[in-house]
Amino acid sequence: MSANKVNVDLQRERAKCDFNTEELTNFLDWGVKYTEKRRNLEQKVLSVKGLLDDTPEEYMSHKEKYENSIRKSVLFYKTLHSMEDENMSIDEKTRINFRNIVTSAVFKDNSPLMLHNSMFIPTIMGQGTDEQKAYWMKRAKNMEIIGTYAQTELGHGTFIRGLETQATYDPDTEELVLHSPALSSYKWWPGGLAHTANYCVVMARLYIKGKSHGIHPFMVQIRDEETHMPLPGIKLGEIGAKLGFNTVNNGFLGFENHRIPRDRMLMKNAQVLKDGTFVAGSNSKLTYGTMVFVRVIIVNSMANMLAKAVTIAVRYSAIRRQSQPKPNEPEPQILDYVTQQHKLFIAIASSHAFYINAMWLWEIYYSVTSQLAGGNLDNLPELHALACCLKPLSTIDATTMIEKCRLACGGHGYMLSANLAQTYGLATAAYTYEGENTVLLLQAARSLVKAWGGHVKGQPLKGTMAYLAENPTVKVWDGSVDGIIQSFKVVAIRKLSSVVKILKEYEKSGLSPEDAWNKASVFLTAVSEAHGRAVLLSVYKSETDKRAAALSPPLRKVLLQMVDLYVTYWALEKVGDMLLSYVPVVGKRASTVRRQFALSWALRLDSGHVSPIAFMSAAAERRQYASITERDVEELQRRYIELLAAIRPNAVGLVDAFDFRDEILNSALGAYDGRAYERLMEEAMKSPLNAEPVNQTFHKYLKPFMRGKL
Ligand SMILES: CCCCCCCCCCCCCCCCCCCCCC(=O)SCCNC(=O)CCNC(=O)[C@H](O)C(C)(C)COP(=O)(O)OP(=O)(O)OC[C@H]1O[C@@H](n2cnc3c(N)ncnc32)[C@H](O)[C@@H]1OP(=O)(O)O
Ligand SMILES: Cc1cc2nc3c(=O)[nH]c(=O)nc-3n(C[C@H](O)[C@H](O)[C@H](O)COP(=O)(O)OP(=O)(O)OC[C@H]3O[C@@H](n4cnc5c(N)ncnc54)[C@H](O)[C@@H]3O)c2cc1C
Repeated sequence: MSANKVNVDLQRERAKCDFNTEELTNFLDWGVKYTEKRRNLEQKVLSVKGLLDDTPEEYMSHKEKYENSIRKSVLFYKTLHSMEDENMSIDEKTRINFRNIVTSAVFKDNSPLMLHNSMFIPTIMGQGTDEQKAYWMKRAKNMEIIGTYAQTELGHGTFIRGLETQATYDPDTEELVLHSPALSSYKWWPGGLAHTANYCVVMARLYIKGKSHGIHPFMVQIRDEETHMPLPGIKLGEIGAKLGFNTVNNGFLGFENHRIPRDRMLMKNAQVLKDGTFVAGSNSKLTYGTMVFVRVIIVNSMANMLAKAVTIAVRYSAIRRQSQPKPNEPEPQILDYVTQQHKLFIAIASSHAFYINAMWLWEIYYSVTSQLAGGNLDNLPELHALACCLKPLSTIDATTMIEKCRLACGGHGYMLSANLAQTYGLATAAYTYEGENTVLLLQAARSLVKAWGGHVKGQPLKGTMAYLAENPTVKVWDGSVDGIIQSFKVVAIRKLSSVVKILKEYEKSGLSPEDAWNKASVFLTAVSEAHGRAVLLSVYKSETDKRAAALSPPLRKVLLQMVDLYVTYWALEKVGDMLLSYVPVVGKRASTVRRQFALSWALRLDSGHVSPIAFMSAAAERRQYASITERDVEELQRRYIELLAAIRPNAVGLVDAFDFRDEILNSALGAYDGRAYERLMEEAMKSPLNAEPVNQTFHKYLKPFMRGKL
């Protein structure tokens, strides 16, 4: 893009950015090498002819959209396969994949093959025996077969143990008979199931000799490999139009006594022997492994979606001018309104927080799955609990903030050509899929309550739950970043101990444990949220500190400002909770601590971090209580506003550093050149209604109606 074609406001913004955006891109990509690899991949994919739509998808019919997305999927995956490097380690693959969203340039509403890669292949890997893996992986990776993950049914999504699809073992023929006993047992939702996949992993209840042995995965062929017709005993179809995911070809599936060979049960964890003997796995929850994997990668996916939305909204806010607060002066860029900065800068910080947490969580996932391979299940509960906190929090925050980005673009944000509505549609789907958020928070609460019970009995708490054993009664509010993170931990401890007390009270009053749990469930989800927030905040801070040491001082400063903004924002959002985190500390001690902190803040502020004004007042204070006060809140508010001001000159640089090509942003408002009005008009002209000056309905309906002849 030649500089003279770039909107002048954006040029100015880029000129005043005081850090090296390329260095930040490398930081987000986890190294220069990965930036290069990602860009090469994008370049290769995006130069394939026919991958990008000439006609916007929204003007196509439902059927055309599907057919177009299949056409593109074939081109897309062919290109990706041609680039695959078998020698690459999983670590390298992850780092590239975590920031590779070239898919979204090609599929605005996702691909019908997405489940093949994100769940079908991972399930074969995680649930198949070595022999099964050798056979099925080869076919799946070469795309000789296309698969999906069929778990959810019309009647049950959340409650996996309630799934009704039956897989009954017939020892005479050594076959499994798949059957859907009721409409509610029809599989409903799996991506690509309707017309795309010819195989799928079906999660079904295993029966042997009339006895149920729980839910297990079965590899089932659903369509003929030649004709693609559904096989006998299989009913297939599409579930219809949705808020988003309209090119994913989500389907339904019913079985009428459909037979498959015994070895189609994926038997890494549990087995059915030829004679019908059932061999249970070491932990029935290992069957849920693919879901844990996807919950982990969703955190990263939310970072990408949010980064995309905020890139669009910040660039647009830099070129959009509106209102005239000062007479005789030009209308300001809307990015100069502090309310606008409040809407947007937290989204930048949250993307950073999610990228960093996602990579951290992935490393835990990877280490736990390696332990599982060696038969060590010790850390599985903690991984499950973490995924059950971070998947919901990242999807809740991303969804809320993407919608804020849309609103921050005013009327134009409502246009599909802005690509904010579709991004919201994709993000909000993740609120529900892979475990509905409330349900997952309650799962995490179950682990937290259990851990607390163990702690009370003197058992040590491990890993990310270790802090729960800390004694919260000695903390003093100091307003520092570390202090606030500590407060979030204390809040989690307080909420957890309180809910355990409440549960006991409910049970004492005669409620069953289940009813007590339900009655306390609003507080239980709050406990998980508090724990999840403590994890998000502390991992973001500690990992940034760790990695920032190797960065240039200007970038380090910016990254720490973002951490500071994130922590301050959440302290203010949760200011009521902050009251929970501190206990009275009388007299001298409280004020001495305060003074020390005020001094350290003043020193820090001298380096230009934030305005010193906010903290000097604290030094002079004499108070009897160390709990957060009105004054502390005012200080936080001032600091927050100072941070917005400090970040403002770098705002465009910060979003440029996400390094999304225009094809990936796919937005009239967010393109690099900032020519939003020209692009809005170009997009408007693509409306089929603009192809003719007068639409036939004028003569057919309007005119007779207006002349009173209808
Ligand atoms: C090279 C690598 C590169 C990688 C990088 C690649 C990057 C690429 C990036 C690309 C971006 C793409 C983004 C993704 C797109 C994906 C699209 C997906 C589309 C959507 C697909 C779907 O949507 S697919 C269906 C998902 N459907 C659910 O998600 C059901 C939720 N429902 C449950 O999950 C269970 O129903 C629920 C509630 C737990 C209760 O299960 P339940 O009733 O059986 O169990 P209970 O509650 O009784 O709990 C009994 C005990 O089990 C423990 N436990 C429970 N679960 C456990 C577990 N998983 N692990 C361990 N332990 C577990 C628990 O902690 C208890 O432990 P304890 O007894 O000690 O307390
Ligand atoms: C876009 C999209 C793609 C999907 N793709 C797939 C796929 O490829 N394969 C597949 O198998 N599935 C897929 N699903 C299904 C998805 O996994 C389920 O919809 C999800 O797990 C939620 O289950 P549910 O629909 O049964 O919700 P429900 O459990 O019925 O939730 C309804 C409400 O009840 C509440 N609730 C339910 N149980 C409890 C409880 N125990 N305690 C408190 N509250 C409760 C929930 O919080 C929610 O508010 C997809 C879904 C979507 C939206």
